[in-house]
Amino acid sequence: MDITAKQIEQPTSGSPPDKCAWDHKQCMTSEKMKKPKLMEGGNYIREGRDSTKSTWLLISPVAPDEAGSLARYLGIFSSHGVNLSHIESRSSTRRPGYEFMVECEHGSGDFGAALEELKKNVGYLNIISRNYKDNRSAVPWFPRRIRDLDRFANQILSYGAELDSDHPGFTDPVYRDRRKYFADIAYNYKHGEPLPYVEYTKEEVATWGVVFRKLTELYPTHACKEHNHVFPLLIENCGYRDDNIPQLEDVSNFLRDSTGFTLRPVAGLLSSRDFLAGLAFRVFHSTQYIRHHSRPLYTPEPDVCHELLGHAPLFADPAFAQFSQEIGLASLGAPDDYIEKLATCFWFTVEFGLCRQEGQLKAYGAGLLSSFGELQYCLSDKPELREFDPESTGGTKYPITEYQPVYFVANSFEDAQEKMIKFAQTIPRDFGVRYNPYTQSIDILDSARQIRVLMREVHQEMELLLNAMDKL
Ligand SMILES: C[C@H](O)[C@H](O)[C@H]1CNc2nc(N)[nH]c(=O)c2N1
Ligand SMILES: N[C@@H](Cc1ccccc1)C(=O)O
Ligand SMILES: [Fe+2]
Repeated sequence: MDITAKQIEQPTSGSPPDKCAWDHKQCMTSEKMKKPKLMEGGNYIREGRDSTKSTWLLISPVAPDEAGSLARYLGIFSSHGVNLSHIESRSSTRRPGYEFMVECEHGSGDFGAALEELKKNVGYLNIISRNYKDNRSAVPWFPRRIRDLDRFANQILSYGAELDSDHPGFTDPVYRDRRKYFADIAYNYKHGEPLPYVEYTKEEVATWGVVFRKLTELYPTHACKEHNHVFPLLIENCGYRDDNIPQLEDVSNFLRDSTGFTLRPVAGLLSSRDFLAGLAFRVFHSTQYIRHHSRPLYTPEPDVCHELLGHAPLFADPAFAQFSQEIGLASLGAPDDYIEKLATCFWFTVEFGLCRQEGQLKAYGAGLLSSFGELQYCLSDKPELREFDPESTGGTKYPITEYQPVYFVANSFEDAQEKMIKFAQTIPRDFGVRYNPYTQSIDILDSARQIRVLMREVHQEMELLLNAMDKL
């Protein structure tokens, strides 16, 4: 009998809204939280507060044909006063028979006792919960299905409907109102819906126009070749023009056709853990509001210019899309210190990376490709340049609301990707994960049966390749 008990839990579960729900190392005072400036290790955003207040249990019975096993498990929860908010049965991929997923309401009844009793009665148990900080055998919570992203898309820190006091739009009531409108769109969005179409105001389009014209002047000389390759396609297909802010829906559809990436609206900065988890599903969380018109050439938070001009082009590149998804998959269930390193590496590559191409320095980081000011600055002689290396890069501190004092240079785009993927493979986790595009869900691989099925699939793909090869 193989009983696996892993705990994947949300850190913030059950804590009252005003109580600091960070673990100690990351704990910021409310004062610091208002001004997330220089952060350690890159985790400048708190994890979702009430994204999943509950704990998920994956359960298989001991014997495949055991009748009434679900009813028996439910009896155990009820006898210990544990409330269940969701019950699901599926055919198991691990063993013949069924598998159940139940979601327990946090703080109800004697969960520990229910668990102990359950363990004695099951063939397989995986506890997906957020209490991993109190439990050393615990695995941090992660979304298993694409619609689980609905649970944390709105868990944003610091900015959002509320703006920071040193934000350029802080004292502008019209801008604040508008931000509230965009935050509401993101809060109400559910997976599968079309991305809401937005009528941008004249002033917003004008801001976009300034950003667009300035940046497109620099791209030919400053941007990496992958960005320059995709950009004309966005002009042709998605309405990228100086007098039009492209709609997320159009860009999302274009990306879906190119690499399977899609966009989801988000009200502001997500926690690193949540943001990275989205990438595992090839989902990119995108803001939809635009920066304040008073500072078009640099803004302290991501906005639609950053997402659409900086990020979107590269997500249309198949190799980059794959790379991004790998980072996302590596992050699922990873311990906090690894999430920090991964997020910091992400920061110095995807967000602010420089690379060498044909002997010249080019920008490929989205935060550079969306800021005229920083795009010029990063290739000037002012900043310090270091060689990109995940181990050392991953431990470097950085400011998020001003130009970067240090950039990391990758020998090539591919080199950065390879190094990152190697680093990602060092992250400890006692199961494999794989994204299943048919079910749009993460398979937790921890049984011989699943591996056998996968091997058969790979085998079939080989046949297909050989067959195609014969026809060449
Ligand atoms: C993973 C890493 O922390 C990264 O900088 C993330 C953080 N959260 C984010 N959240 C949003 N909405 N957009 C982003 O680009 C990012 N970047
Ligand atoms: N500074 C970027 C936006 C950004 C902020 C924070 C993180 C990443 C990007 C810009 O002006 O476009
Ligand atoms: Fe970004």
